[in-house]
Amino acid sequence: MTFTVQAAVADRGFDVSLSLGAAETIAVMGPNGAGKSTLLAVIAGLLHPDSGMAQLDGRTLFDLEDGRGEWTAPHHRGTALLAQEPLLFPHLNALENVAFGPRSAGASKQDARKSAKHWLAEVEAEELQSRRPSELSGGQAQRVAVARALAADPGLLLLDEPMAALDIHAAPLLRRLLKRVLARRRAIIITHDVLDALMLADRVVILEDGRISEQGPTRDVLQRPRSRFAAGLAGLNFVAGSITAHGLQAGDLIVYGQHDDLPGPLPVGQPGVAVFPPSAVSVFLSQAHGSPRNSFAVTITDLEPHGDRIRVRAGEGGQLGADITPEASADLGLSPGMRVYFVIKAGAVSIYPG
Ligand SMILES: Nc1ncnc2c1ncn2[C@@H]1O[C@H](COP(=O)(O)OP(=O)(O)OP(=O)(O)O)[C@@H](O)[C@H]1O
Repeated sequence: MTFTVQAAVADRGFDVSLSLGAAETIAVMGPNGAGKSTLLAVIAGLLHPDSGMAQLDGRTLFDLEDGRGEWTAPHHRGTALLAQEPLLFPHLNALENVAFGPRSAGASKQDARKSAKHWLAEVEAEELQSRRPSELSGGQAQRVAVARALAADPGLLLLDEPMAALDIHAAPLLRRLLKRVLARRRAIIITHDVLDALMLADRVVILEDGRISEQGPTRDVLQRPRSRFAAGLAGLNFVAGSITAHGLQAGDLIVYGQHDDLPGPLPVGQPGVAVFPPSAVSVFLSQAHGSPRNSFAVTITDLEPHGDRIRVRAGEGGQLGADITPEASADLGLSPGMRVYFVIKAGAVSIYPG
């Protein structure tokens, strides 16, 4: 009982292969334009890829290999798509909206209503059954939309940022609800929120430029990110380069760090990454001496509040960050455009193959 997809869409630079176990939920994350919605559209049958193949529990969703042109219509795929907006039928009440799927699939009116009541109860929305969508809050409508998606008994649930359109009070409730309903289901959830990945998914898949750049259990990816995007999610500084005997070389930059939790020596000359938290970076106005430390000359791009600290951003695109106290920032007289030194103890830098 698996789901597999391999699909390429040339004009979007999209080429992804993915598979999911029987009750597995994955979170798909990535920058804007990375191809997350494209992935869901291909699986749901809303977009025809140029090549590839997908199967869900033995059913072929599409097979475009070797001149075959098999294509299953969206409503026969056994997938259900939950979008950012609930997209309920405005002229039907909540119960009728949820009953619509089972009814279209051939259930009797009575059975479809019974099923709809069950799924409304499952999302704690029984009392909303007679309301029309215009009489529901955003969070309530999204709960009804979840019930509607579940009532179709999909083999694969596709969720496209389901919390994105909700206010900050409604989102936690829906997140808790999804945690319960996704526990025994197969689902793909697109999200920009690392909390969703941690709470709802068994695995996170990072998409960048139409390709999977890394994937794994969410905790592992956050602890040892191998892509700049995942490092950003984990709030870590990230330098990519090649491994040397003592650290990592990235252009002119040499980063010294720790790799003692890895078995055996690091593969010298191979691609690697250096990762360190902004809280481990100190800022100096002149070159610091003392070993073993990293000292990088950088230009400040931005200063911004970050909790009770100031996040000093520097380097190209502001990709390096240092968290220092407001007092230290004031004492140093920091401002954008200034040339300073970011200093990091080698013990705070993790280096591993990338
Ligand atoms: N309807 C479309 N026609 C042509 N190209 C498109 C269309 N929709 C998206 N694209 C392109 O396909 C690529 C992937 O876009 P997609 O919407 O899948 O990304 P995304 O990861 O969902 O982004 P976001 O987080 O902004 O929603 C982008 O280069 C985008 O410009």
